Amino acid sequence: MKVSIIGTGSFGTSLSVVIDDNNNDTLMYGRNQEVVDEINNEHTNSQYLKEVVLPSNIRATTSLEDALVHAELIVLAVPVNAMRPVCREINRLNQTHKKKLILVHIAKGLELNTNMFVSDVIVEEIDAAYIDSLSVLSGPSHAEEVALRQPSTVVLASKYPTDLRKIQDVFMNRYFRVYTSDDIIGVEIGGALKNIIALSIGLLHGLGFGDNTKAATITRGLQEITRLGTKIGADPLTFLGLTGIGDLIVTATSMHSRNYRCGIMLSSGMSLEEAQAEMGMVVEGVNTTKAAYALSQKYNVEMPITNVLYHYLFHGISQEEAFTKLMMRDKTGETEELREILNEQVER
Ligand SMILES: NC(=O)c1ccc[n+]([C@@H]2O[C@H](COP(=O)([O-])OP(=O)(O)OC[C@H]3O[C@@H](n4cnc5c(N)ncnc54)[C@H](O)[C@@H]3O)[C@@H](O)[C@H]2O)c1
Ligand SMILES: O=P(O)(O)OC[C@H](O)CO
Repeated sequence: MKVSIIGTGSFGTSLSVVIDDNNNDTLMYGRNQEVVDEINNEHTNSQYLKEVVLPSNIRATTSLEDALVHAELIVLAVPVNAMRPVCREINRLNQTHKKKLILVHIAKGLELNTNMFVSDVIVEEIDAAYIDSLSVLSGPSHAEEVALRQPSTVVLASKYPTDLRKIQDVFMNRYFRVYTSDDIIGVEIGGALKNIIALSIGLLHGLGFGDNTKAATITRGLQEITRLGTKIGADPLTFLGLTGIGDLIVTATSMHSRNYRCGIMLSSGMSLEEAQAEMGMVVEGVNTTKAAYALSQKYNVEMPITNVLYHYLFHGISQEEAFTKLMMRDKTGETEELREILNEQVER
């Protein structure tokens, strides 16, 4: 297949290796001329993936129109905050070309201010008449390891009933196993909200807290992600899978994770702005904490960790207040709140 990857950052570049290994004709679009030239001439992308040599037939361009014209399938590999402007521009260019688009996005977060899922942002920006299919690819998959062909497993979930098998073949191979799902809400919520928990655990790690506290945060974090997701209409089983607990483990326990590392930087006294600037790559957990906090209020779902991180990051509550809020909140059964939400779903 002819595939265009929109975005020459960490994950877009790592997926170019997978897609090229599967004998697809791979073109990357990036807005930075130096990065594009480096991919074309040196077959590296040293700003985002050090030590990785890319297959020499992967090409890159700074022309979004060339990428659109080339594509039978488009992989949208930009951060959440860039998804709307990029899709708007694709849609504008497509008024001339009138292509029916097969779209796969890989962004993990919620849009700031609108609190929307990425797939909904895409649908708002690209004319429905031009969308043939729209899927999300998500799961435990650090770009650094995918690019080195380390065995990884992900999930491809589609918004519309579509021929997922055809898209699966573009990505799947002996080191990149792709499962399918029709629960796009669950897959997007899991991918977005695990960043909040990873950021929290980075903070805890940096502040010197131990394994008990981290295990509690992962487990109770999954519980609150599942509560919000189920309330919004996700299948609760999705959170037991790769895009739920799987991605939570990989992000909340790894120095590859920008969210985890951002938490560590904050614990050393850096401001949010300083930590994000130092990272030089996207830290989706910051905006997603704001958006998820707003959703928890809207849907009246208890999300204590998200709530505390939100107040810690944006309203300067102290560590002591944070722990009091978490440890001394109203007494409840371990799964009581989730059960109530599940019962509501059954009654509907
Ligand atoms: N890095 C990973 O391991 C990984 C894995 C799975 C999913 N993701 C998700 O993928 C998304 C992208 O992450 P990443 O790691 O590739 O980010 P990154 O920071 O490494 O790269 C982002 C890229 O997007 C480009 N970009 C930003 N705004 C743009 C715009 N308006 N137009 C064109 N290009 C633009 C940047 O120039 C850069 O090349 C995030 O939502 C992230 O959560 C990342
Ligand atoms: O580096 P992070 O924290 O954005 O996480 C990367 C991926 O989402 C892991 O699956």
